[in-house]
Amino acid sequence: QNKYGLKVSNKADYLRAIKLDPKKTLIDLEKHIPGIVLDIRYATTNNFTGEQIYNLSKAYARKPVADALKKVQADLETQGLGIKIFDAYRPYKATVKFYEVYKDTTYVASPYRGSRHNRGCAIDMTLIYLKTGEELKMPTPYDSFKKEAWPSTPISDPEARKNRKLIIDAMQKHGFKVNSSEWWHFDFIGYRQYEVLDIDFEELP
Ligand SMILES: C[C@@H](N)C(=O)N[C@H](C)C(=O)O
Ligand SMILES: [Zn+2]
Repeated sequence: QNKYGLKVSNKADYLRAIKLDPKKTLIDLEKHIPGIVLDIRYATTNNFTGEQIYNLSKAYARKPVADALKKVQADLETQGLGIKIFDAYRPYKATVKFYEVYKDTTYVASPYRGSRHNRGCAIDMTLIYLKTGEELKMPTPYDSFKKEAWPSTPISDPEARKNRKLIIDAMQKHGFKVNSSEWWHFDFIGYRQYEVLDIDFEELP
């Protein structure tokens, strides 16, 4: 257990776990879902911390999560739409950093429990038009920690309201649940079976 009283798996623990249960493998989403677009904000300074948190711009998720997201992408493609990922698997140390910078657990996971991102089971994302790569209009920008970002907040703009419903419905169909404070954050149902990990992207294939 770490200083927050949480059991966090390192790379050796992870390798043992995936040998016993290969579905726990973290999958590179760019390789698994051709055409998916990455804008990994925490690999840049364009994020709420103002600091670059990751050394690499990568998106990983556990195998069943990656498979489900692939189905979402296939559905969206029929409507001329695609997925842009802002963040996926997140090493636990990043969650600790986020909490130190912004201590409101409405918007940032508590290090006492860890984030579903740390389990490789959460995706931060938006939708894009395949033709132009442009983002669909949503109620707020990414990581806008305000009530307008809550999926339950009434939105007067009909386009943003429609697009918010579109992303939530598309994800829900394949086993994801939207976070109650963030329209862009989706948890994979069944995340509890997956351990909290603290493995840097550099250590993953
Ligand atoms: C920090 C934000 N992008 C996010 O992912 N928040 C949730 C609650 C989390 O930290 O798990
Ligand atoms: Zn998130």
